[in-house]
Amino acid sequence: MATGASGGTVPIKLHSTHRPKPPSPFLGRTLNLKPSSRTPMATFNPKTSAVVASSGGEFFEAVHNLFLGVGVGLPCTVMECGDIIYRSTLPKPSGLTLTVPGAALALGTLSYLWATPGVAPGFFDMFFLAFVERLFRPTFKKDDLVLGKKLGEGAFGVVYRASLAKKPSSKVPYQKEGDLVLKKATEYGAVEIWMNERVRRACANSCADFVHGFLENSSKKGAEYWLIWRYEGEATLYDLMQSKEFPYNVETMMLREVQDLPRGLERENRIIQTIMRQLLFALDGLHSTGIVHRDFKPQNIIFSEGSRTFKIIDLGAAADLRVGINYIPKEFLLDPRYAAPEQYIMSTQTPSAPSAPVATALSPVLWQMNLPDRFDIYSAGLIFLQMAFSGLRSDSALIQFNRQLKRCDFDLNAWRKSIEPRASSDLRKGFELLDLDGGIGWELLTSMVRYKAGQRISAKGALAHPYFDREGLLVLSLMQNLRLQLFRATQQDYGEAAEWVIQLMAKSGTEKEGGFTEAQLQELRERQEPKKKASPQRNALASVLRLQRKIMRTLDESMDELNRRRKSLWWSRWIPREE
Ligand SMILES: Nc1ncnc2c1ncn2[C@@H]1O[C@H](COP(=O)(O)OP(=O)(O)OP(=O)(O)O)[C@@H](O)[C@H]1O
Repeated sequence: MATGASGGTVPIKLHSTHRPKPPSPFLGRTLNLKPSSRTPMATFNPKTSAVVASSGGEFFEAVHNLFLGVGVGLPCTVMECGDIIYRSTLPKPSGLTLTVPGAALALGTLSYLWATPGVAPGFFDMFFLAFVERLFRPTFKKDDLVLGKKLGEGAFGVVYRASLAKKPSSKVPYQKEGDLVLKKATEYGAVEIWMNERVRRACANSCADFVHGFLENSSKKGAEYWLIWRYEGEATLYDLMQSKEFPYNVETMMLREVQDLPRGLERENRIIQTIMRQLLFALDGLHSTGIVHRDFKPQNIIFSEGSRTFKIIDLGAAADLRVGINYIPKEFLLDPRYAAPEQYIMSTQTPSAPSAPVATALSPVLWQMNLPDRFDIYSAGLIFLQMAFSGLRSDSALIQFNRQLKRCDFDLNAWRKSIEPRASSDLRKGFELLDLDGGIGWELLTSMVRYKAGQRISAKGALAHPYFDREGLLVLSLMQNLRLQLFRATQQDYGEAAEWVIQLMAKSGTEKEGGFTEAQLQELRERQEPKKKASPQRNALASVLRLQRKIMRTLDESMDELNRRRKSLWWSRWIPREE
């Protein structure tokens, strides 16, 4: 280093770093490591200030070259590092440079990975949380359990109340008799174990408290899946709704005492509102983690006596859209009384998820394209309807209602128009209840029960609906009113909106004035509403498309068949087996 004119230190350049190193003696010729006796060891040349190789020097050079040849040595011996002093004069790299496109890309990737159903949290959950949870949770075997009363029997399993066989130990919870519920399930038990474990990690409060699940092989009937939950309580929402006391019986259970208040629509509305909020909260938990229940009905909603809230049970028909488990688009497992008109949670054109990594990577796109969660929202809407209209609580009445609604093209307003003039007192009472506070209850109901899944409100959206703001107020505040207007605007049918814009433009004048001519408007209308008249080309195109769709469907179905068995295997390694 030397001091420059300005007084600062200036690096001294000793020799060029760009000097090419001599080629390795290993490249192209054999190395003779023997030193020559005739050549002196080394001579010093003052002009070049370099050590000139002599015969001894040749030996060292040969050894040096050997190291170079095999790439062994200090970094700067074997690499073209240049001179340390010279390098110090080079501008230092400033590390990562943040550019606008780079930041946008990073942000986009992060939002994609975290968008519902959550690719990134999914990986963390599957490969870390699931593993850690297994280490710390108590596990049970067949012999640990004593079966009690049968609670239910479905197509896919039998449910019993159960207790622990051994004397209670301080380490194990669920010590009281009948503290547990056991389901002996068939093949769908594997799916149910998967879903319950996922739910326990992601949104434990949404569903009944799951304890453990395993594959039990010793049964004479063949392999059975055993699923254990904490016993939540004896009443489902269905049981409670069948009572004449509904919804007051729920109020008593929630508040643990009978309320000495005058009965009436206001009070009933407040209780139903509380139940709906709990149901939507539970659904939102499931949907946010990428699970669609697909069998959401009062029979599958249990009142938890411990937490005094409603919880979801029976995840046997649920689909985990994060990784595509139990998602077979064309499979039909659903209860027709509560199923949405589309009956499938995904478009039938969507092939079944190919493999876990691909399904995971595509899940946010598929979720946004199909909005599968809205399937459960439709069912939740029907439950809301049954709670409001006592006359629709029985199975036969619900089936009849479904027929009427289908005849009205699933338009609740049209159904109301057709039914209201000749409505029974039960039905009239239901309309009155939903019409309280400017009809916000009716508004929420109609935004849940709609034909098109995309037009139905999400669970989160419904929870933010002004219906849940009332807290007993008869008049909405200014802010609540504004939110209601905003909600109404976002819930508009966009077909109507387009028509409205066209009408507005028609009134705004001629082409010269910046408006549209009648001919242009007609063209716009036709674009909105495709021509129905058939032409030979149109017919030919339609036939080609039909054929293409048929081929795709056949291919899809065969692929589904092939994939089903293979797919059902990969994740079942997560299900514990009884040792
Ligand atoms: N955690 C729980 N706590 C209390 N009772 C429960 C619990 N889980 C299930 N039950 C009771 O067991 C019954 C059957 O449960 P579940 O619906 O899961 O079984 P299933 O075999 O799928 O029946 P189905 O096919 O009829 O729906 C429920 O109706 C409920 O009464």
